[in-house]
Amino acid sequence: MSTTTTNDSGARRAAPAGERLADWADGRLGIYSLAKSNMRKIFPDHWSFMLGEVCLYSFIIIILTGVYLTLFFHPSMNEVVYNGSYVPLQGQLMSEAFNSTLHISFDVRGGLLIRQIHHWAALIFLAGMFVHMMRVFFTGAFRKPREINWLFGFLLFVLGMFTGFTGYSLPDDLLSGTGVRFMEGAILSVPIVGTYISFFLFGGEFPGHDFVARFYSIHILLLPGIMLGLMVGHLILVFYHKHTQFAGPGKTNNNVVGMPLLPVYMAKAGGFFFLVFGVIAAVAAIATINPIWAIGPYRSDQVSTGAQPDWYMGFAEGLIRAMPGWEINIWGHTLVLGVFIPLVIFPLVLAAIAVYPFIESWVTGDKREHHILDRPRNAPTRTAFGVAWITAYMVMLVGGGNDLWATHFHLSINAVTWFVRIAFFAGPVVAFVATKRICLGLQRRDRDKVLHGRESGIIKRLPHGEFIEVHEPLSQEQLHTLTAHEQYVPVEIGPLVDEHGVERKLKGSEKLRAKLSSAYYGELNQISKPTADEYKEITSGHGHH
Ligand code: HEM
Ligand code: HEM
Repeated sequence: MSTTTTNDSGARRAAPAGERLADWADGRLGIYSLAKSNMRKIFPDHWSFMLGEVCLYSFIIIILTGVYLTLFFHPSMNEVVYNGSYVPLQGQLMSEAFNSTLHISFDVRGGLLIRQIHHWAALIFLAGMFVHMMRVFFTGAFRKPREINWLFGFLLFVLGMFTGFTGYSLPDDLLSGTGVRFMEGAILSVPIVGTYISFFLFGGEFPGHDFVARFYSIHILLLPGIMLGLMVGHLILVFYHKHTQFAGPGKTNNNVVGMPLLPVYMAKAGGFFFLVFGVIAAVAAIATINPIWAIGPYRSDQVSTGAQPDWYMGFAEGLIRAMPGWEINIWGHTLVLGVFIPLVIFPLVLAAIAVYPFIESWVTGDKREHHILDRPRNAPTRTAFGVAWITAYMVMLVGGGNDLWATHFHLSINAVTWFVRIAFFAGPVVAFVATKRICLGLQRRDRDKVLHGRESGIIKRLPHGEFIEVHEPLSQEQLHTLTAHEQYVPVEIGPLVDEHGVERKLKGSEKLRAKLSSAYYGELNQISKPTADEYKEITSGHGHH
């Protein structure tokens, strides 16, 4: 025994330093078995799966640049006189927060670039999340078992919006101060508790002396901390559930076809990180964002024209701008409905997309696991709902910039506002109907392609004079992809009499479910896909169509 031990440790000593270090870590952390079970994990490939990575990398860039900014930013509202190197503002009174952001922009080495990277990365982070969320939505990747991960993701999106808002409020410039004022107005519109919340948040009358310091802790600690936790959970769940894949030959609900995490995806991911960083840095180096020196310090008696929030908050701004300025008086208290109603609609619109997975699984009665993604056209009602939601969101984004639309396109601001009011209700309905029709049309085209082949555009003249277009048959792979989707049967109302033959009282929810289910999968709501028999009959009979 003792000889073996000596030999073993002798051999170990001769091993390369890296291996010895890995052995040391394995003895304490069990990294070998961990790596063995995870590093060869298979990851399917599709360009849209990079969107989650864009979110991850832009978040890392935000943290790296954010930490640099904390070294120079002073989260204080104490008034100081500016005497930095930006001449037009010299001698002006401003808060330390604004002063230090000017200092970062003009006097700290690389400061302006880092500030711009931080801001651009935030914009791209939220855009990345939006598009990633849509990819997950339109392909049905949120279905069982991924509903919790959908909610984790949704929370990340909402928290990201508020982290961005608290971030761009920090410099205390005239634009961001106007945004904070907007938020104060929204809080004040809440009946009974609004005033208390506002006083609590701002430490008294707006703007007070506290909000920058408070927003600062929320911005750099509280929200990013929660987001980091959620993100780790999100990625662990992606790993645990394994990634979904698009239908294709050999791909089933029980396997994952793709490349291993190590070395293929690690190498790709590493490269992609630098690509994302490079693109954001290039944009930040070229395009000015938030030039606070041109906007000036915040003063509560001033507002600049053309004031716009960052894009992800534009939707909330639009809701307020489009709403008529209604006010009512109850028992001597004014209720500002013009602000309060948008404040209520804002979370409702967001919640509609958050709870959608649960509504869909209730309507379809489908409780099975899904690891194969849907092509959006094969789920017309879901796709139509998604497009309707995006339409409402985009209409309100236009509403948030009604002044800019009016000035840029020489329109009347009232006309733009009225357009937004009408389009908020009509737009989603039109989008829903049109999308559904387009999806069904595409399903019909798929059916046609399977049965009759692809139109080649080649016209042939037959010996007896007839002209025909040659249809090329599809490959087996294409045939598989176009026919792999499942077709559901709508959920029906159960028996109308109970086990004793007595007429049963139908529940409203049962009726609603049957109605919705037939709207999803009933006649005229999906095109029946070709059966193997139909295919054989058509393809065996004649050579052309
Ligand atoms: C900080 C933000 C986020 C990060 C870093 C992130 C990261 C990722 C990554 C890397 C993947 C795997 C690759 C891919 O499918 O793209 C993924 C998948 C997923 N994400 Fe996100 N995500 C974020 C936000 C969101 C949001 C806003 C949602 C939806 C509301 C969401 C829902 C999902 C779901 C359901 C999956 C599993 C998809 C599948 O397996 O096909 N994520 N996420
Ligand atoms: C999802 C996370 C985050 C988002 C979306 C975000 C977004 C922003 C935005 C849009 C600004 C305004 C930048 C400007 O034009 O001046 C800002 C400022 C700032 N952020 Fe962040 N940030 C995030 C996380 C962080 C973290 C983790 C830190 C620190 C560790 C940080 C530190 C700062 C500081 C110090 C400022 C003020 C300086 C300045 O305005 O230039 N941020 N943030």
